[in-house]
Amino acid sequence: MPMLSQPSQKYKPYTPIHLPNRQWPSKTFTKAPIWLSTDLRDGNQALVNPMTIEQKTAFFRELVKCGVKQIEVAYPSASDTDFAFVRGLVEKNEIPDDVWIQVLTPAREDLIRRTIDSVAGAKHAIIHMYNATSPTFRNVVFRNSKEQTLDLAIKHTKLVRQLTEECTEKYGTKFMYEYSPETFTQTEPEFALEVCEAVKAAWGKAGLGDERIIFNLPSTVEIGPPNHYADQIENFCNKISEREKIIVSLHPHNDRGTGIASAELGTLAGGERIEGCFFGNGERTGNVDLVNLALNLYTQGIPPNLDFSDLQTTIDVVTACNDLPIPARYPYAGELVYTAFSGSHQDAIKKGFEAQRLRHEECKVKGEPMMWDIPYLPIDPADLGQTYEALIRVNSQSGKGGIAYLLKEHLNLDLPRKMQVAFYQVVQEVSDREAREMTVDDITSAFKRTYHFGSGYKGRLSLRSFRISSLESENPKPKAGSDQESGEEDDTQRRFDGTVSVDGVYRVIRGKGNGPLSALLDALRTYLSLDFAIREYSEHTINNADQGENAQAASYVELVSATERKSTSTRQSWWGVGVDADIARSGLRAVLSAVNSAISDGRELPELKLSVGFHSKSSAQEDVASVIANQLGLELPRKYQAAFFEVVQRKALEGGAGGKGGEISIEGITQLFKDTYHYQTDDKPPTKVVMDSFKLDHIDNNRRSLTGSFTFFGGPSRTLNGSGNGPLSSLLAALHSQIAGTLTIRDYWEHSIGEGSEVRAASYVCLVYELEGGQTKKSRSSAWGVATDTDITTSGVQAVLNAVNDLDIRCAQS
Ligand SMILES: CC(=O)SCCNC(=O)CCNC(=O)[C@H](O)C(C)(C)COP(=O)(O)OP(=O)(O)OC[C@H]1O[C@@H](n2cnc3c(N)ncnc32)[C@H](O)[C@@H]1OP(=O)(O)O
Ligand SMILES: CC(C)C(=O)C(=O)O
Repeated sequence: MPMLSQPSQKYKPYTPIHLPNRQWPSKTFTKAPIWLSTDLRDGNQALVNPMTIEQKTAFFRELVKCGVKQIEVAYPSASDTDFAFVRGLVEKNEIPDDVWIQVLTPAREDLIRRTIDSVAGAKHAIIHMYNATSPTFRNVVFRNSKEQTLDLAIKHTKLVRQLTEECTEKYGTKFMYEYSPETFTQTEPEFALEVCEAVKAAWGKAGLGDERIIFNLPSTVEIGPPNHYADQIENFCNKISEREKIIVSLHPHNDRGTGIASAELGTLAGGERIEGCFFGNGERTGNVDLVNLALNLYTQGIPPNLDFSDLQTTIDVVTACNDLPIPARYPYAGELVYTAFSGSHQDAIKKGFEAQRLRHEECKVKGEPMMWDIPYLPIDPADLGQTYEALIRVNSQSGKGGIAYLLKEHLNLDLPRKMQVAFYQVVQEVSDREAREMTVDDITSAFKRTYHFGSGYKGRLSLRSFRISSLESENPKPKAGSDQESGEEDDTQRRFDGTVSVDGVYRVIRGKGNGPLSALLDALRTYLSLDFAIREYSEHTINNADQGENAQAASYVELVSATERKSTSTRQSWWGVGVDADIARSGLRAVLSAVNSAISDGRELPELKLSVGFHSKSSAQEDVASVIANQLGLELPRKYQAAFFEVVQRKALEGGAGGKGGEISIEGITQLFKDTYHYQTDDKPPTKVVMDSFKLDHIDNNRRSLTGSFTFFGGPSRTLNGSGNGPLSSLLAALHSQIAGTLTIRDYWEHSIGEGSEVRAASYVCLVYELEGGQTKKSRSSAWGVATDTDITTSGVQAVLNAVNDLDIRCAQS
């Protein structure tokens, strides 16, 4: 049958109440009502499978945990399960002293008797009796006149009084009495009042406080809008006698979907107590949801007297007991209610959090409350034990703001606006193409892939080691539009000396610029024909203190092709990101990250000519250093490179190291290095000073002491001790006890070789030896030493000893 064009031919509208001076519209909320959970009764009776005793027990405990003080636990005369459950609560002392259990009974003697039996021995119990009072129920269900309806209520109220008094006498149980004129909202208002007055008289002992009688005024079926319910409640409150001896209780159902509104307006109209269920279970469309009501109050700044700090556990318990899911859009508890997919919502939330953080910092200083004010989020999910994880989820409806928010949350990266736009296009392209949500994992992986960020996402170029040093100022102050944008502000020239891995081959490169970044760009231009300029640079610190880590710097760089740098119409640019505890390194990483994006087209880069190690006409210091880096993994400091280059040049001239015609092969260079610096030459150990073992002790925070077993020029082994502010100065102090003259460290450098459990330390030392020559002048010589070891102290100590063995040292007594 289709819907009617004239529904008035079938359905009656509600009859408005004449209440000309209604007060409730101008009232406001000031405090929480008394909450009565009827999950275990009205909720339970509506389930396909009513709860088992175990389920009811778990639910009861959860209600108690959340702070509910009045709990309708059963309709004990309905089933043995319900009766046994109530007895179990009483006998097993499950009911806290400040909690009242409530039980429902119809107005029937046998059922009232059984109901009261069920609670005998409880400390506090509310007997709740009901009978329907509306015309339809009188005429159709009970076939009763008004008088008979009154009689039914009066007679059984008197019985409840008699039986509860006997029970109190016998078991000490303290009772309250609740009466419900069922179908109150469909009952003539004057008749509902008449019944309640009669019940109050029959009860005969309504008093104050816990002696008050509860009149529960249900919208058994929600038949009108919430303002009508509020009118009915206010009318009842105005007219009932001895108002102070009554608790007016509301019991809204949700047939029109306005149960919450009915409860709230009914409260403004005089209701002091609300009966409902968690998440709105109950007959048909359910009872009013107490969680929703309580949290509505909470977001008005009113303590709800219920605690949902662990809302997820509450959801889990309730759904497991009811076997009913909570819809994804359900207020406060739905899976999606703290999630924004759409770009403008995400953008507003992100900005809201940023602004709130600053506002809260100010409030903290001023000692003012830190008020919540985030667009689209009426409540802080954290208050309910929820994380911010699901706040922003990304699909094709999302914008840059949401993606940036997720990167901030999950990678601690606060992308500059233009980079947000650039990365948004990457994400948008995938989510549009695949027509699906992009998870946090999808987004962070795409980010790492795009910007070659983090281990496992290396690009074609990666930074191994580097040194930034200052040069004398060659240029006047930088002009507007120069590398000032990149944070390289002063006019001191910087030099970059470093080793980068280029398509898996180590390259030693160097360059100069106004700062570290332009020096690196200069090196890339010189050695790899990569000619880029910085268009935008920004950085921020990442404070990881809460994760027990030191602060790090994040740098962002936008590169353009150097030839297009000044062009305002430059279209193509590449963004890069770098993070490191060292700000210079994070900037350098960002530059390489952007370069990696630029060369991801697979373009060829000038190769290192490894076919020949050294050619006197064409090889430079960096080529020889690159050979050592690739063959031995050693990234020599620049002065060491220069020293070894001289050795190589000399050997080439002499035709040594297997070289001929001014050329030395890669193998020849490698062997020459090993022989020159006693590196990995176990068959030719040094002979001047040998240390068999050593140990290092801490004297105090600043000083160390080294004790070792040494032999000098093949003599007997002797134990020496020296102290200094580190292992190397301690070693020198120990050596000074045996040798004439003074050893000082002029240069020290270290880096790691390999990764993970294979990692080793490489140390480089330039040692200076000064010797007074009696009549003659003071002599001064220097030597480099290198060593590697799994232990960084051992590699440093060994590097010093290797350098010592290259010097013409004299023993003190000779
Ligand atoms: C709005 C509400 O939620 S009210 C609570 C509803 N909850 C329940 O009904 C769950 C528990 N109920 C039950 O287990 C059963 O209905 C019982 C044990 C109470 C009664 O069972 P039965 O005796 O088999 O009766 P039945 O279930 O058919 O109930 C209807 C009878 O109760 C009468 N009745 C209905 N409500 C009431 C009441 N509040 N007071 C007295 N009698 C009532 C009806 O008029 C009808 O009487 P009739 O048999 O003389 O025509
Ligand atoms: C027993 C009463 C209060 C009831 O559940 C209702 O009217 O919905």
